[in-house]
Amino acid sequence: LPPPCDSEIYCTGELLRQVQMAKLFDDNKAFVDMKLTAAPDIVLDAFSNLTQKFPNGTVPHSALQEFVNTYFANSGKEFEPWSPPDWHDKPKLLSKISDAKLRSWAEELHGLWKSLGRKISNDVRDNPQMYSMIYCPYPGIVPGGRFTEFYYWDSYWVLNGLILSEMMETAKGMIQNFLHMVDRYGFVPNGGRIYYERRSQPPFLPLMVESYYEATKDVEFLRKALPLLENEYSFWMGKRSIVVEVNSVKHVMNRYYVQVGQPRPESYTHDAELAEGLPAEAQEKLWTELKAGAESGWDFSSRWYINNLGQNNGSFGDTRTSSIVPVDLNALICRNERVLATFHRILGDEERARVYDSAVSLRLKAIESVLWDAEKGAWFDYNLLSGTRNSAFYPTNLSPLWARCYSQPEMGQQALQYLRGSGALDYPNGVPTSLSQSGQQWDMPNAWPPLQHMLIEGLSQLDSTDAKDLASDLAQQWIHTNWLAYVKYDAMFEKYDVSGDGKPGGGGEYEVQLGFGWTNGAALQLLDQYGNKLTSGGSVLGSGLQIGLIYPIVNAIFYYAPFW
Ligand SMILES: OC[C@H]1O[C@H](O[C@H]2O[C@H](CO)[C@@H](O)[C@H](O)[C@H]2O)[C@H](O)[C@@H](O)[C@@H]1O
Repeated sequence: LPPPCDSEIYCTGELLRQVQMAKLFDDNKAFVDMKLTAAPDIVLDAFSNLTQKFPNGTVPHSALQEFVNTYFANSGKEFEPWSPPDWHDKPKLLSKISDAKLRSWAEELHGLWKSLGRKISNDVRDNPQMYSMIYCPYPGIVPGGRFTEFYYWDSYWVLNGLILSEMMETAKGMIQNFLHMVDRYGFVPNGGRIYYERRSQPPFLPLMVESYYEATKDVEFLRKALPLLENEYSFWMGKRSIVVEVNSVKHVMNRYYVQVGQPRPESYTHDAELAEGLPAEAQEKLWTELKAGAESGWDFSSRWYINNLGQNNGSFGDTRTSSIVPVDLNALICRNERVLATFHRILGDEERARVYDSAVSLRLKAIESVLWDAEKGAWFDYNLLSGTRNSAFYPTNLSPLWARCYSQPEMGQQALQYLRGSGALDYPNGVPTSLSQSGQQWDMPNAWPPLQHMLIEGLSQLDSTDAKDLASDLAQQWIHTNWLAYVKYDAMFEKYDVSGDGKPGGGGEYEVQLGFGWTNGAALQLLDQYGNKLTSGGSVLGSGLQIGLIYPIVNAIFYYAPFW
C-alpha cells in the first residue's frame, strides 16, 4: 500500500520512524509540522551519513535531537500575519440575543475569528518541498491549538459561524480553497498537511456552498463550484462505496475506506505501538482501519470496534472502520445529493437535476432497508461482517432527521421516542457521543459540537412541538455548558464532558484543544436560532438538582465575581 504521502521526510522512511519512536516531542504532530532548513535531499543524505556512525543505524536520542535542531525549524514559519479584513464589530446576530451575559459572550466569540485566522505564506507556494503545509491560495479560519491548518468537516460549522458574523469574503475564500483541493486531489483531504492528503473527512463541501449561496444568492459562484462538487461526489461514489445486499436487493452505500499503509505520521508512535507484535499483514490492515477512522472524523471510537466474532465490541486494536456502513455518512451524502439536484435546477439543468433526484430515491431505499430499525424506531450502523445493525446509541443514529432523509413522517416521531428512551438525555452537559467509556475521545463522556448541533437541527425540523421543545432544551443545555467553561477557563474547547459543569472533554491521543473553530461556529448558530430564549442561567435537562440548587448558586457567584 502507498504511504500517507510520498515525502520521505514527512510521511515515510527511517528518519520519520526514528524521530517519532524516540519520542523527541510530547506530541508526534509537532515534528511533522516543522519546516526544513535545507532541501529534502540534503537532509536525507545527512541522516543517512549519521546512521552509519551507529550500530544497526539507530541514532541515539541526543544525536537525533541535535539533528532535528539543525535541519528543522519550529512550525509557524508557514504563515504570514493576517487578520480577516471583513471582520467588523456588532454583527446583527448579537441583537437577537436577549440575555445580556450571553450577548457579550457572543461578542467575544465573534472576536475569536481574528485569532483563528491564518494566511499561508508565499514561501509555502514557492518551496512546497520545505514544508508539510499544503498551500491554500486564500486565508481561512483554523480550529486552533495544535490544529493550525484547515480541517475539512470542522470548516462547515466555522463557515456557518462566519456567515452569521457577516464575514462573507473569508467564508468564500475557505470554500474556494476546498474547491481548489478537489481540483488538485479529486477530493478534499482530511486537513491541510501533506500527511493528510490520502484520506478525506465527512464530505461537507456541498453544504458549505449551500450555506454560502443561501446567504449571497451568488449564482455565478454556484456555476463555477458545481463541476467540482460533482467531481468530489464521484470520488465518494467511486472510491468510498460498497454494495450491501439485504433481502436479495443490492444497495450502493458509502463507507470510510483508506487504502494507505504505515502509521499516521502525526500519531506515529500511537499507531506503531498499537500494532506491535502483530504479523506484518495485520499491522498494515490495522493502520488502514485507523486511517479510515480518522477519515470518519470520529478518531477514535468504540463505534468502529468489531471483534474476531464479528460483533461490535472489543478494544482499540479491533478498529474495523471500513466494515461498517455509517448512518451519518449515508445521511450526509443523501443530503448532498438533494443539494446537487437543487443546484442544477437553479442553473436551469433539469436533466442533471433528475440524475440526483434518482440518487436520492435510491439512497432513501438503501437507508431504509439497511439502516432503519422499525422496532427500535431509529437508524443504526450496519456491520458488514455480521450482516447486522449495531444497536448501540450514537447521536448519529438520528442523523437522517438532520438530513431530512426518510420517507414517512411517523419515522421522525418514532426516532424522538427512541432518543427519549435511549438514556442519552440523562446527562446535564450535553448528549454523549456514545454510552461506552472506552477512553477514546469519540465516546462517553465527551460531547462534540458538530454532533450536538446536528441533533438539535434534526429535532427542530420535525413537525412536532415535543421535538421542537426538546431541540430548544438541548440548545439551552449546550450553550450553558460552553458558557460555563468559558467563564471558568476563558476558553472555548473542541469537546466537553457531559457530566461536569463547564468541564472540557478528554481521552484519546492528544490533550484537549482550545480555540475552537467548530465550537464557536456551532454556538453562534444556536445563539442565532434560539437567542430570544436562551439564558445564562441553566438547563432544564439532566439532573433536576441543577435548576433547583446548583445553577442559582453558580449564577450568583458569576454575577458578583469581579471579572464578570
Ligand atoms: O492528530 C490526531 C488526529 O487529529 C485530528 O482529529 C481530531 O481533530 C480534528 C480537528 O478538530 C477533527 O476534525 C477530528 O474529528 C478530531 O478527531 C485529525 O483530523 C486526524 O486525522 C488526526 O489523526
